[in-house]
This record gives sequence, C-alpha cells and structure tokens, in this order.
Amino acid sequence: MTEILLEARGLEVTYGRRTGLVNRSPGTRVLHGVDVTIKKGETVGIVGESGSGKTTLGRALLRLVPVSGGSIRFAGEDITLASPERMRAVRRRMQMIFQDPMASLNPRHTIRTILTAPLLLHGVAHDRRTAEERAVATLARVSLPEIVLDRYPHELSGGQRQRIGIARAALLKPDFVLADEIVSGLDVSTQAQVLRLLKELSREMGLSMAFISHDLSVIRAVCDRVYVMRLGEVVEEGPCDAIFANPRSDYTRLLINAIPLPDIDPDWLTAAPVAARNEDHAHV
Ligand SMILES: Nc1ncnc2c1ncn2[C@@H]1O[C@H](COP(=O)(O)OP(=O)(O)OP(=O)(O)O)[C@@H](O)[C@H]1O
Repeated sequence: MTEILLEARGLEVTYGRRTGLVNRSPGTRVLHGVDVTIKKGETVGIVGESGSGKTTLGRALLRLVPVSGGSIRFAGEDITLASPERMRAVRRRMQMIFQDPMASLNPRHTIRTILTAPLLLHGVAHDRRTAEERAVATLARVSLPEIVLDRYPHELSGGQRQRIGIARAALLKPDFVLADEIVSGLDVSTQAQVLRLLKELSREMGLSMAFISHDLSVIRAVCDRVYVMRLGEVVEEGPCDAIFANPRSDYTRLLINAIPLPDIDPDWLTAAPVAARNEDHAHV
C-alpha cells in the first residue's frame, strides 16, 4: 500500500475570528470539516466553483492560514499545532506555486537572487557558488538558459515566469507542492508545456501535489484523484477517470458540463520533450 504523505481530518477554517475582550467576532467559517488524503507520488486535484474554498483548503494544508478545527499530519508528524520554528523546517518540504508569478516573484530581485536565496536561507547550500550551481542546474531542468539569471521577472514571458515559479519550488527538493491555479493566466499551448513540465518533475522527484484549478480539463490532464468542493465542503472524491466518466453528484455533473473539455489534449502532455517545443527562449 502506498504511504500517505499528507492527511487532513475534519479541517475547519474561520476567517475574521477575534477573541479580544472588547473586539470579539465569531468570524465566518469557510471550511466545514474537510478530509483530504494525499499519498506519496500522487497528484490530487481540488476543483470547484469560485468561492468554494479551494485556495483556503490548499493554504490550510500548508498551515498558511490559521486552522480553527481538525488536524493535519505531514510525513507522519502532526503539524496542526506545530510552532512557527518547526513549521519553517517543515515548509522546506512543502512548497507552493502561485497563480500569478508576477505577484509572487519579487520584482526588484534578479532571477539569480530569487533562486539562490531560498537555498541559502534553508541551509541547503552553504555558499553562493554552490547555490548558483544548483540554480543553474534547476534552470536547465525547466528548459531555461543560464542568461535568465540576470533578468528581472518583468523581463520574462508569462510561461517563463511560471517556469521560474516551478524551479523555485523544485530547488529545495520538496516532498509536497501545492499548485494554485498556476496556468490560468497562460495561453493554451503554454499551459500544456507548463503542465507537462510539472508532470515530468513530479514523476522524477516522486513528488506529491495538490493541484487547484477551476478548469476541469487541466485537472483531468494532470491529476490521479480529484476532490470536488462546494461551499467549503468536499461533495465528491475519487479517481479522476471515474469522476469524469461517472460523476455522482449533480454539482460535479454541472461543473463538467459547464466547462469545454477538449482545451488540453491529454496526449499532448505525453508527446515530445518540453525542451524540444520550448520556443520561449526567443524572448530571452
Ligand atoms: N482572507 C480572507 N478573509 C475573509 N474571507 C475570505 C478570505 N479569503 C477567502 N475568504 C472567503 O472564503 C471563501 C472561500 O474562498 P477561497 O478563495 O478559498 O475560494 P476559491 O474556491 O479558491 O475561490 P476562487 O476560485 O475564486 O479563487 C470565500 O467566500 C471568500 O470570500
């Protein structure tokens, strides 16, 4: 049986809760007892309409938003109440790729700093030279040339920026990556390249991933299993193929019918290597 990497039980998140004597507020609960299990090497999709709680769930799994109920276990450790110091160590193994790399990559830093700083910060590399060697190797792995190191985020194309987002997450050799709507700002062919790269990396590194998207064609292209969310609850969960072929809930059926599916052809993702297709270099 494949080992479980990340497990949440009865997860609750309440925004705006204040417990002060003067300024009290019960807040608004937006996650209502969610159970999620992610095995080693598995890519799990989280799908649902806008406001259903996908991002909140993803962030709660990484303890990036305060959890008001339930528990989270990561790599056998209960991290529900882990101290900030402990979480800093755990986070090296849990990385996140954001929707908008323009917002998540510091615009005043070169790609060199963006990629080497986390290696030095987490003590993965002990000196600049080692950090830079590792950054260059990771750049090559995401099919970007070394000259990108001296560029700023705004000097790259959207697809290149998202490759940097992936490189930054992969650098620290994490066990788990949360990818939140990472291709929604890209055109369809760039989306397919980025997804293919992520799929290759997850296979090579034995990564577990949670892949948040409102786009079911993206989920179908990359995920093994899917959780369907509505109003802060999981309404359906199961293997991707089964959910698409035979959705149990009306809500999932509506989501499937509402979204044009053929956008990303799953065969495209298993065709020629990304490097052979990557014409992005022309912009560098
Ligand atoms: N920081 C916050 N403070 C208060 N309420 C919030 C906060 N972040 C999200 N919410 C609310 O929590 C609910 C779930 O939001 P969340 O962003 O998790 O949904 P989502 O499914 O990811 O939506 P989208 O697809 O639009 O990004 C929404 O009702 C939202 O308004």
